[in-house]
Amino acid sequence: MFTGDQEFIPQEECFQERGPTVSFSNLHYSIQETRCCRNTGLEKQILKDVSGIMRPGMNAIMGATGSGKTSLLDVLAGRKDPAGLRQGQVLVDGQAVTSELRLCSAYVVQDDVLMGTLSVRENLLFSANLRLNPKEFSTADKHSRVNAILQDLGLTDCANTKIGTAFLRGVSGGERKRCSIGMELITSPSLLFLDEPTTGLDSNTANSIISLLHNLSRRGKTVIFSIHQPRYSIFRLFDHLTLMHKGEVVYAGAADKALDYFSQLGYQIEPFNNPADFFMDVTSGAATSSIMALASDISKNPLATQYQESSLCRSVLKELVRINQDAVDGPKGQGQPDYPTPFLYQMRVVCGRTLRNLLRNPHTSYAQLLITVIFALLVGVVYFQMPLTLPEAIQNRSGAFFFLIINMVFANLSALELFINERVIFIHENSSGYYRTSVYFLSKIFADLIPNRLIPILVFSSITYFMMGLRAGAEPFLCFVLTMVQVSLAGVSLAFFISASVSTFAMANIFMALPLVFMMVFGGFLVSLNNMLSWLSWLQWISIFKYGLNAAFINEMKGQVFYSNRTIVPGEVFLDLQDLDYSAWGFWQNQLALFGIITVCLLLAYVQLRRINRWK
Ligand SMILES: Nc1ncnc2c1ncn2[C@@H]1O[C@H](COP(=O)(O)OP(=O)(O)OP(=O)(O)O)[C@@H](O)[C@H]1O
Repeated sequence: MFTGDQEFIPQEECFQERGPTVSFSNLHYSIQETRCCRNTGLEKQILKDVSGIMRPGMNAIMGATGSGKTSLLDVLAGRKDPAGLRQGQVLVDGQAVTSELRLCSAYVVQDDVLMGTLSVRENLLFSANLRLNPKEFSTADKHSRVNAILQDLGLTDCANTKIGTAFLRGVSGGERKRCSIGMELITSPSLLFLDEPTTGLDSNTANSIISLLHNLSRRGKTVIFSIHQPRYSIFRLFDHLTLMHKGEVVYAGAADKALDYFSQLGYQIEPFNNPADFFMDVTSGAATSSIMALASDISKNPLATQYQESSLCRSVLKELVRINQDAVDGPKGQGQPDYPTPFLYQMRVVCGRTLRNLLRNPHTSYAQLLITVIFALLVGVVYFQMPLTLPEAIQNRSGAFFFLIINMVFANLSALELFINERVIFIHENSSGYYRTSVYFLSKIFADLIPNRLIPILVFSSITYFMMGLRAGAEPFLCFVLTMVQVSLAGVSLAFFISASVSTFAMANIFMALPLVFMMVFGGFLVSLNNMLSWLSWLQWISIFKYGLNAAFINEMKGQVFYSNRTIVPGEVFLDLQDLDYSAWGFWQNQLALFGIITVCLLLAYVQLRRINRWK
């Protein structure tokens, strides 16, 4: 059997400063199984009685796919939903940590979460601006820290190259990954978590990433990462190895002693085989032991049982008892993170990035404006200088307004992508303490509303109003513009609400189409609201179309005169026929209702953004 103290002992002399020691004992983590979006009531255990100690240095978590590497990393980093933690605790330097650990450690996620339209330097500066306290770090300090990180990560040559998007070729995969790591190194964290930092990279790039982490660990940082099949040159840089199999630990100790441990269990590595591949063979059953019997009870994991009975495990547990006895409660957070930067400062930085992103990716804005102009000209030509003679005067105006209102609402479907496109980035940045949810929400709203919504509506209203020959005068024109703006904003805010509530564009389309169809049907144009089924009549009160049409009609008909065989017919006659209140309040109550819809939808969008599940 494996004997002796093979635990990894860090070489203190090569560390400049000591990172924290992460200890975890008896972790049991379960998730509720769901079927067809319903909780089945059954639980799936994904971590079973996992214990260990990770000290400053390179701490690798290895295992086959689905063995629980990422889950363990996430539990240690405080990123996994605490509701699933059935038992056990995680201590950092002997202090019980809450989810606040998320803010004082760094976590590099597997998928890069960088703004593709910004350069490497701009992304790093964004992180520096939001995560370094402006009272302690001047702008020059932040720039010099970014320069130092660019230098350290070997990113100087591509510092001004854009990260890249689906339409824009940017930096290479390795440079992206290094930039992701750099985003987290800005705060000089002493504890760094990385989820599979080498996945998707070629072996040389993977090597350079791990060498970089190794250098950081030699400067005193505690680096904890999950990794798949590392090559030997990578494996030999590990100080501590935790090998997982089906949610259990089958080895935790010094990486260079793992081979001895398994050889004492009767597993022999073939000459020239990579130890990391050999460990995978051992856990998967591809390698057989000459002395270990097959488990008679298949529910038992013989390797995990062996490990639990080993002196290695016993010494870890003994030390954990000592650490847990001295454990003290860590600082309790208020639930909300303490941001290093104030609200207005965050607004400035986040709005700046959103605006820059918009300017460098202007396709949506150009397309929106172009389509608006084409559509306005089309409507203007179709309803060019509408006559005042009856009956075509009323017929044309009814058709034109219906057409305009529908266009105002449906032309804004592009707003659906607002919170979907950057959902992953937002979750990562917000849960890492970059900025408040409200800052992100307001910056996105302003950056979308002004260039993509307000400017096109003003252009659209000006073209159509004068081409169609609607009621002359500054006041009716301004009221018409206001109506179009409010109708459009009501449609946009509904789209924002849906965009903040779902994670895919397809779902967003479905959820958007349904209320719009109902609102249109009950808008008063397609079905006479008086004859409607009474139990559905309440729908008219939330119809953007109804309020928009009413306001547009009142604005045009009130004070207008029509001609029928030399008879003068005032526009108010038609408003009376439709039972529309054309007093000043009658007009403004429609505007108020539209404003109410906008406010409620925006509030709901904000609430939904706050409710997005940040746990992994
Ligand atoms: N939130 C979750 N919901 C459902 N299942 C989950 C969740 N988190 C983890 N699991 C399950 O737990 C098991 C372990 O997952 P985990 O991602 O930790 O494995 P892994 O070793 O990191 O795998 P991989 O290398 O493929 O990423 C898997 O079977 C996974 O499906």
